[in-house]
Amino acid sequence: MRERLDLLRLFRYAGPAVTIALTAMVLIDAVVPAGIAVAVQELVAADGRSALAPVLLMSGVVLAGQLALAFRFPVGRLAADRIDGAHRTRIAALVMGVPTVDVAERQDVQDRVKTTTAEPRDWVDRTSGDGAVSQLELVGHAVALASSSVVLAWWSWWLVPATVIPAVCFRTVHGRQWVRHFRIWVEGVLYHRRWKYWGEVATTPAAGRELRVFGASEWLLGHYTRDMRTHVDPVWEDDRRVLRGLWLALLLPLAGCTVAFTWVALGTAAGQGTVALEVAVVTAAWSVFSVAIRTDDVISLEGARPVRRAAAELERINPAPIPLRAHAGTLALSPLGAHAGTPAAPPPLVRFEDVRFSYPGRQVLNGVDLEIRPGESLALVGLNGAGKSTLTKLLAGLYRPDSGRILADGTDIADLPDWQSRLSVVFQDFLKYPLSLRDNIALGAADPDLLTGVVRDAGLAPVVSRLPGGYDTPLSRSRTAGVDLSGGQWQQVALARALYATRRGARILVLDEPTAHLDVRTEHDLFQRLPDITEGISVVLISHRLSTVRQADRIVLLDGGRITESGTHEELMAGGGQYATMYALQARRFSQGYDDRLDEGDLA
Ligand SMILES: Nc1ncnc2c1ncn2[C@@H]1O[C@H](COP(=O)(O)OP(=O)(O)OP(=O)(O)O)[C@@H](O)[C@H]1O
Repeated sequence: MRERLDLLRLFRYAGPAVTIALTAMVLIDAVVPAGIAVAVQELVAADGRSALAPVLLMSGVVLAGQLALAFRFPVGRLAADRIDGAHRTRIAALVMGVPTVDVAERQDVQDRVKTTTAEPRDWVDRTSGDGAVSQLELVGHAVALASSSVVLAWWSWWLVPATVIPAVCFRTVHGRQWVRHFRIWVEGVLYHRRWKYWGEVATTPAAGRELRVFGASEWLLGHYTRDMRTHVDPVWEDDRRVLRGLWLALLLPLAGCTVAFTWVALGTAAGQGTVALEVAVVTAAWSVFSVAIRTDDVISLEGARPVRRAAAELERINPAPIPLRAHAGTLALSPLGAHAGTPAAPPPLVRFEDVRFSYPGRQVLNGVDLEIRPGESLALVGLNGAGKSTLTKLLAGLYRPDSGRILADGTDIADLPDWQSRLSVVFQDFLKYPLSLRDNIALGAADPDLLTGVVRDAGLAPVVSRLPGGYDTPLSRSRTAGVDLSGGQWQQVALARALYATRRGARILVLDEPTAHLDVRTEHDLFQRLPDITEGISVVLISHRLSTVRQADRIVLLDGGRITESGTHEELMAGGGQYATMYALQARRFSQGYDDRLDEGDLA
């Protein structure tokens, strides 16, 4: 019952007008059979006198029924689409609303997101919207039974149980047959997907070349038929069982109707009621029968069940999703969305205190103590896999430490709800949105002055001047008039995006290998400009190219999960530790024309 109410509650996303219109159509459709019974009775009772009123009544009922039928599908589709749109937005808000990424990375969470937001692929798949509309139709069926029962009761109250109980029993039995059939189909869905796959391979030209050259057609057809039979044999067997069972089950409502019709016919002959009433009762009994055999909603409700269950489980992962408000019958972000600018404040003093962190089965940070001082540029260096990116993800609040604390001006960043808006990051694997350049940088409403400034600072101005649509050019070949950028140009876009966030209030800028795709000249120019374009904010720079980090105010080396060296370039070189060894080795390799990145083996 809770699941059914949950489905009806989804109509809050369909908007009041659509919900009222659909409910009205479902109810009109439900009472039409009873209306026809009454109109037929009036017509027969007119018996040669003026039949204008009964004819008008009959016409009205039939017309209303036909109109409801004609509009029910498109309005039902509109309601289902709105509910699905809002449902998917809510799921995105639930997952996005978790400040750390470890939850979204979980396989079970990903599986549930897929289940609950997928488009239907097979006849067994339904969406939340389909389920909600079917549940409303089920309510309509109950109203149809109730209104026809009223007409039956005009003859005698016991006609109601005599016809309705067998009809409801039939519906229950037949509905269960469908659910069983549905489950048998779903159990074999893996084989269904496989034989679909083999079918596609058999008919695509590219695969066809290989299949012919390797003489593998029979091998493929063997797989195709074996997987198909594995799936469909039990389904077909159950089809036969459903058909056999259907005949037996149909006996129930047929028996009910036969008893009722005979009783009414005998009663009328004996003068218990009029012929007009007899016709009305027979019509109402027919309506009960026709409601009983409509079991398509059972499949819709069964198909929507996994979708709703996955959604309910996702609701539990995040009690505080991004706030959404109802908008034009669906959901939208609350005003300004998640990336509203924050007033500029001085950069905080950040302290890592004995921070430890592991991924499942792998300890990465093992007691990190580190300070990021307000306004300083701090370079974080270390070998591949040392944990540099992980450290910055902890700084960004994307993971929480297993133990230890990260403090900003003395407060644990876990207790600062706006912490992420105070940070800006160029991730190593930054995203390339298939959107306009403007959207790629501003990720929302763009301030033109800020945009021009960060494009200049990121060295992107020459690229923009060559783009056919300027800032509005879509950065994807798959979009109309879209272009793609080189790896280096994309990296400049990512840098511009991060700089844009700093101009809107972020006070710590994390640059994780921000120049890995840039040519040496562009990289050199960028690092020359870096102190100016990041003035007044703290910068954490990760780079394997040690020549680029030597200008940093301070350099720290991460090794074995701890900070093992800290100081200026000159201090670390004078100390003769691992940094000095790495620097010397890189300088030598660079002078010999090699790639100057170092792997663990280079220091062995
Ligand atoms: N999401 C993850 N799940 C499991 N292990 C991970 C994950 N991300 C990183 N790791 C592992 O954690 C270790 C540290 O990775 P991290 O990316 O922080 O190192 P890094 O110092 O930034 O390396 P690089 O210099 O190559 O970018 C690596 O062994 C990596 O394989």
